[in-house]
Amino acid sequence: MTLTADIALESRDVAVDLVVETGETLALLGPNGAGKSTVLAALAGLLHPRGTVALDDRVLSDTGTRTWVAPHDRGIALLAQEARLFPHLDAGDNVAFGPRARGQSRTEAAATAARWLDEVGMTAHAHRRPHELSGGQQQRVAIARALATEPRVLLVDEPLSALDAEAAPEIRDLLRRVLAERTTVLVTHEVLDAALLADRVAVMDAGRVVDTGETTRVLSRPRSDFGARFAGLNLVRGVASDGALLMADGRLLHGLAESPVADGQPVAAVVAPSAVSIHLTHPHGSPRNSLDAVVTELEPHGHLVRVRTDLLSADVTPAAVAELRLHRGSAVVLAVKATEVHLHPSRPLSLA
Ligand SMILES: Nc1ncnc2c1ncn2[C@@H]1O[C@H](COP(=O)(O)OP(=O)(O)OP(=O)(O)O)[C@@H](O)[C@H]1O
Repeated sequence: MTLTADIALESRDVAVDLVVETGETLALLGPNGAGKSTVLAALAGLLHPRGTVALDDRVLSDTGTRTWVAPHDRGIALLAQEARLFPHLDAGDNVAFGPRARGQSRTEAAATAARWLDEVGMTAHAHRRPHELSGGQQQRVAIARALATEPRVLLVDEPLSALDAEAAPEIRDLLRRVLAERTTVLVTHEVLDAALLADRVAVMDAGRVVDTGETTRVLSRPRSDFGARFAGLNLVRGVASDGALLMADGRLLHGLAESPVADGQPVAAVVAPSAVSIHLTHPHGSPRNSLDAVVTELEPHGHLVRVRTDLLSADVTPAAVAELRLHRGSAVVLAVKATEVHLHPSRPLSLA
């Protein structure tokens, strides 16, 4: 299902034009008040925007033709920050609720719920009520509940923000699996969520999309001020190989895996530019990654210079830039400790 929206809400000064292709995850990033949640609410039919929203050729809302499909008939599920489970129902009945409401028999709905609880690793807790579950467990049930209705589009609003630091990586990993083939719009403040979960990113600021494109491009070469402040991270994609990341061109980046990744699985490495140093020759006898690269851009970054290369960006002092005589096209060696390289399971490369 391809989701298209060309909508405006004058009262909130929000106007966007978005396309989310079938099976793709689009992350909406931006500061507080940028309009991200407003866009989700408009897509879900909780607000009445001017303009059109359509799923393939099915028009969900169009102020021109006065078309309006009610939220529950849109085939769109909204997963909120808080799990918002029905407090009086156990996990299984929470998940079975949607399928029941869509006409499945009690037995069918129970089977659907069991399948989804298994998918999110909650089978053992099927008979617990929400207050007997941790925040992360509640969020798992909420994911199962949203997916059990077989939505054509999933809208996800800051899914990890209410979770503690320990639960967040597990839920991020679960989301990565369940979003893999789904048409999804994901609202997040977290660069890591965008890096690991989204195929494309739209950066919003003051109610408008100010940059949009493939995730790696937006995060590594942001075209908006907010994107530049927000990103500030290097993102490298590849596949796992013996605990390292193997890039398409054969270069290896050693790092620390946040969770075990099997060889051949897609991984993304996240590296802060402050952790990368620049040399003219390969340093000897150091336990660092050292990688050949070519300087593509030099730009001021606070008191430092952000040196962009064809691989990673590095923040170095102006004195170092002068000493190394760096310029566009310089051949350099990037050094970064493996402990500064964080490897995460990621989206398949074909979607990257
Ligand atoms: N219920 C509301 N009624 C009227 N205006 C609202 C309402 N909620 C948000 N707004 C306004 O709409 C604009 C967009 O807000 P929105 O909540 O969509 O931003 P956001 O990007 O989701 O921010 P956050 O990251 O803080 O959730 C802001 O100017 C905000 O003040």
